Amino acid sequence: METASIPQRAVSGKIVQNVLIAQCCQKNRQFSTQSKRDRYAPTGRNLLSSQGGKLACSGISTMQLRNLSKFNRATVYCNAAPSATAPPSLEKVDFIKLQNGSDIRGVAVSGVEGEPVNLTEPVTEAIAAAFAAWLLEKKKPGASSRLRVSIGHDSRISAQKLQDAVSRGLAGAGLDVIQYGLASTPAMFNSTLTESDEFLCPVDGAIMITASHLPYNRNGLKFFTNAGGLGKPDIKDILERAANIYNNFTVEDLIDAGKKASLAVKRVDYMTVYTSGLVAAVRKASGKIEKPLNGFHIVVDAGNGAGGFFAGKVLEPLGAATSGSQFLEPDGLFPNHIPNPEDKVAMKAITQAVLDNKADLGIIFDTDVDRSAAVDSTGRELNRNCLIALMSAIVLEEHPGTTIVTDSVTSDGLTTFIEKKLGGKHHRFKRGYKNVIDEAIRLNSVGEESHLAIETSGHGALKENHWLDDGAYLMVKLLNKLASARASGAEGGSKVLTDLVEGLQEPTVAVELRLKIDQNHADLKGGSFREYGEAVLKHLKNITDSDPKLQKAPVNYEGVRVSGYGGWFLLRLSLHDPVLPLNIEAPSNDDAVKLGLAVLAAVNDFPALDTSALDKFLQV
Ligand SMILES: O=P(O)(O)OC[C@H]1O[C@H](O)[C@H](O)[C@@H](O)[C@@H]1O
Repeated sequence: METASIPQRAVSGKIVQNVLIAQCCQKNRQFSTQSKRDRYAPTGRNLLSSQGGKLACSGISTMQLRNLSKFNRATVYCNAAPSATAPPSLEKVDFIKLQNGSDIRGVAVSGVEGEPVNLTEPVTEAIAAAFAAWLLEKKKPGASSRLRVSIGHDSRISAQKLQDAVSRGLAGAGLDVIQYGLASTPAMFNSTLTESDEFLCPVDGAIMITASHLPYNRNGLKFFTNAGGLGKPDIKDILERAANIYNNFTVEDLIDAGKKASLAVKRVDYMTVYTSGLVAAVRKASGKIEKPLNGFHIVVDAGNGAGGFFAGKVLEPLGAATSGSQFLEPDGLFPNHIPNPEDKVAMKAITQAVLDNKADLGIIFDTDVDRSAAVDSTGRELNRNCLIALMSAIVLEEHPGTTIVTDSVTSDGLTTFIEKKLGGKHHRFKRGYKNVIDEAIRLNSVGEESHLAIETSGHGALKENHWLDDGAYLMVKLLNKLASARASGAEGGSKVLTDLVEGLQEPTVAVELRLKIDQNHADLKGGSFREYGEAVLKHLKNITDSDPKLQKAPVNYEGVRVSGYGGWFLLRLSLHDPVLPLNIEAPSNDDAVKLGLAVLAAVNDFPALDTSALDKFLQV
């Protein structure tokens, strides 16, 4: 296949450079079989073209990484390129195991005991090549045109080497590659929709390299086209193709891909386009005021993920003061807290920042900015059910009566709030942001109007924003409220937001306990953990059906959801893990314990289920 540079359309200074991509083969490769050795053997010399003084991290211990991080964080983040020393394993790889719902996730950095690297550079390159093949089939470009794909990444230390591998996989398949560098997941989807020759948009496909809030040694891939994020069947298809490609890699292919990548890759500062869209949205909502957030003090906590841009590129141009914002600088070792708005430590950190700085509002993102939460000026956390209530209030003002689609672990109090106070309809569906978004799209297609799909995890998507799952856009909707309140002369910091959730009943006790299924236990009798989990749920259903103190939820889409003792519980199968997550909400600890005991009575009959988390909860 011919190598070609980027098509000759209007190309401006926004394209940073033609990036020299590291070629993929390297010496010291490990060969598992003679035939593999034959295919790869000629790589006696190091074919890696360097990206200039990179720091090789792979193979060094966690402790060393920590120390490096302490003394030279920026260097570790910016330059970490384990590819220079890591011998990528060409052992047999179970590609299907890399599927995590509609994402791909794996271990990309060595050093954690019991977690061998399975998202190596060759594996990643094969996956990117498989995505290219999938995309070529979908888009069927004419003979004279080439597809182009954008690549972004979060702050993980393996980002650079995986970006290089993805670039080679795409370029080797004859696609044009546009690297955005540090980016957010929603920005990547957005790049499939943006119309701009200057920024080489729209792209035909986009890839985000991220493992969301998972530990530093993990990484993963998310894929988008202008139709949205790829779903589970597409990911399975891509992984099957990737396994094939990987098994047939030849050294010539790899060298060729490296050469093509050095010609077919451009860099573009796309985050500027994306953030200016967010800024424009707030200005529009305020009635075209240039700095509608003048006088507001808003602190951001990016948890050292990719969301630091929100302070300098969104809030400040809108006039807000952002002093006291924290952990804005990317650091893939996440030394301060897990970037996750569901995490208690993370929420405590942003709450403290709001209080210490006497700020009007706090905003927190997960690593790749598809999830978010806020904190009001009194330190009240606007996350989980409360964030859904707030977003529902905003959306229902704009679209009275609309249906709000949420995940399954939302509270009964939220239903009452949406339906009785706001006059909307609460459609409590399944866990999983893609499930929730797809359900809202489906409802609209069958004539039921829905404008918001949102999870307690902080994932949320609006119809007005192309059902793009975007934590930053959720926060923009809150900023719109502040800006328009200010424009109409209202004072009072974030009170306009807090007032919107007045009347939401929040439980005194809310816990999530994760009960693990031991997949090697004899009680599984050779069956899968899913089958075992289903059996547990069936048994629980039978027991609760015959308990007069418990009432089955009238509408429920997953697991067993039951009300009783003034509260409720839901036991369901995890989307991805051999785990049965148990959510309990109740007005008191005693009531929560009664609900927990009802579950324990049923699950005790299943020895492969580790109930220690529940036992512990019941003892306190
Ligand atoms: O089913 P669980 O193990 O609780 O995981 C559920 C979560 O999985 C992933 O992280 C998805 O991105 C989330 O949308 C979902 O809520």
